[in-house]
Amino acid sequence: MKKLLEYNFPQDLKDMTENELELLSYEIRDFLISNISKTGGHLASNLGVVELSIALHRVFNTPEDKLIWDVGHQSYVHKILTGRAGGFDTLRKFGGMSGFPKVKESEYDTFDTGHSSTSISVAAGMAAARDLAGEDYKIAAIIGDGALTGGLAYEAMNNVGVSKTNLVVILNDNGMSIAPNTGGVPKYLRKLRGSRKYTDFKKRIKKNVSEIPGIGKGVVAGMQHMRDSLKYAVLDGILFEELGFKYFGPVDGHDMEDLIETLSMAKEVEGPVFVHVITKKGKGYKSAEETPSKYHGTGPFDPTTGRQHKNGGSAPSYSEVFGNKLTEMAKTNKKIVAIGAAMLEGTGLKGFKVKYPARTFDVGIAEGHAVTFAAGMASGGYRPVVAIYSTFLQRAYDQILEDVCLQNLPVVFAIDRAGIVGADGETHHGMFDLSYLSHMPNMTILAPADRGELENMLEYAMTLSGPCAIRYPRGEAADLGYGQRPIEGSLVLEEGGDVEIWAAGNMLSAGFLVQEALKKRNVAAGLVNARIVRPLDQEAISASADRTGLIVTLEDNVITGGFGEHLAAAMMESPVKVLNFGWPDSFIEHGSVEQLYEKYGLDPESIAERICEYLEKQA
Ligand SMILES: Cc1ncc(C[n+]2csc(CCOP(=O)(O)OP(=O)(O)O)c2C)c(N)n1
Ligand SMILES: CC(=O)[C@@H](O)[C@H](O)COP(=O)(O)O
Ligand SMILES: [Mg+2]
Repeated sequence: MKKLLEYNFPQDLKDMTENELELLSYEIRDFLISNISKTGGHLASNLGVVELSIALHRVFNTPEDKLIWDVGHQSYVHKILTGRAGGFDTLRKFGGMSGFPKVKESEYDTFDTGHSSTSISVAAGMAAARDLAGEDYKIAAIIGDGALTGGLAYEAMNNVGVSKTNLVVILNDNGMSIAPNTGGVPKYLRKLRGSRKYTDFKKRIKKNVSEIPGIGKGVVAGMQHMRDSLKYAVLDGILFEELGFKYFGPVDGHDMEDLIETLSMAKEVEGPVFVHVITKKGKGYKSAEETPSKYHGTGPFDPTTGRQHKNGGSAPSYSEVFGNKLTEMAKTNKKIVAIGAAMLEGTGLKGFKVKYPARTFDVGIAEGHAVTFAAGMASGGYRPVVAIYSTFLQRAYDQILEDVCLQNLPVVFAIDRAGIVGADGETHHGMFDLSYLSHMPNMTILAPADRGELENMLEYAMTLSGPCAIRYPRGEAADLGYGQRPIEGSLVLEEGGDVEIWAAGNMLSAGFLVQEALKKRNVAAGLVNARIVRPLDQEAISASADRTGLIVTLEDNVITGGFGEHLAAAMMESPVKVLNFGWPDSFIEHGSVEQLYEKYGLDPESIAERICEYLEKQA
């Protein structure tokens, strides 16, 4: 058997026997475990789609035929099968291979993904483009059962189901989102999974046609006819059929023969097809099979024991600080409820759910719904706290504006992963929230500089009668000792003579270092913890301007529309100069947070340098 790097994928898949494909699946699993144990990455989802990815590349003629991976965290096997096995030692590293599909990385990656539930819409659009151009290549969207809890998928099916377009939707149903899937659709899928009758029936047909070599169109048509005439005897009113798709399944996603046969059939059917594939998340690696959530996204681990290496020190993460504080507050404030969108663990709400299951609402991958649901609960007299990653909250822009802010409802937004997140890269950096929230009337925006401040801000948010967003970064919470003070405007830590640095949230830690570096260069630099990003603390900003004539802003957000730009606009009529430091107006690639700060000149030394250059020019 050849080594993975020696194959000419995907072409070599076409001639391999089923036995060889089977062996290949073992080799791929070994490769994934060995590599991801070193680099970290999305292990469990990829282990689950090994056979499915092989079968897809065997049956479809990529890159002419198009595969669209929903979310894209499960595209590692696809990467291996499209000539990128050699890139795995750089997976998710600065300058290395992305953990998601990237058009610029390979002609086999047809669309950049990272946010959930987009694949059917993308596939529908591609199919419309293909049809209009009079072409006839195949298009398949591969969507997980978690991603299928997202509303966009239904908007797409509603649209596609009535069309006659040729399009294959493949549901990779492993019963899991990051955590076990919740809601009515997953419950319905469980019911379909439970019905083995169809599969058994299909096995019988297969036996009858087993003498016929290959899967010719006539056979497909015959099988389709049998499928059509018997489907309702198997299950009444299959949702996807009612929406206008031809439903095939459930199919065992680890049975190569079954998969290849079903996909070959589905590919030839006229009109939209829905193939329901059952897989096991973490398949083939005991630890990941037993605890798939733990290996959904993992850091480096010991492949023999499965033990994950400890990442960082012993300080709690911001998510943990948030979750613990909210749980504590909920004890006395019975109106507090927690709302999450399939990310209870990531946002630190797991403990809250254990303590207050009836007051915890996990709505699935449905950020827009989560926000309007919160608006409804606030209208009903509750104090909803919606915890969502900054990048995913982008989905709910209109709901925040129209359903929450317009009515000035007291919804608290706990915005996790705000700022640069590192290895997940451009689809996941939370660098836009200050910009998309700052222009919303009635919204208060808070940015804690450390763990104590996050706790105080949560208390403070509950005293407000309108919406409030608290944004904090991924990872360990700093402990700067600023949590002891009540939240009343900004906090001047030291007045400056030449310049005052206004730092928002986590950038305060960098602010200290910039201040120190400036002082070493004989620049009298002051430092202010901005704390409340919106509304701006006008009085304190004016005082700062009067003292120095130069204000420097630091934020872990894109400069455009962010804290600094708003501050500069507010001081437009004053002679003060304002220098803004934040992310440039572009998408930021993946890499460690430190590497990215350095590359974009946001490390303390570079910032100090640029301030000195500016002061020299003014002198
Ligand atoms: C809009 C959006 N919200 C949340 C996420 C975070 N997220 C990434 S993968 C995932 C679970 C997806 O489950 P599923 O589609 O079933 O794939 P599986 O991991 O089970 O293979 C979630 C919630 C996301 N990527 N996009
Ligand atoms: C694929 C995806 O969107 C999530 O799995 C994400 O990678 C989680 O990120 P955290 O590790 O920051 O929770
Ligand atoms: Mg799933």
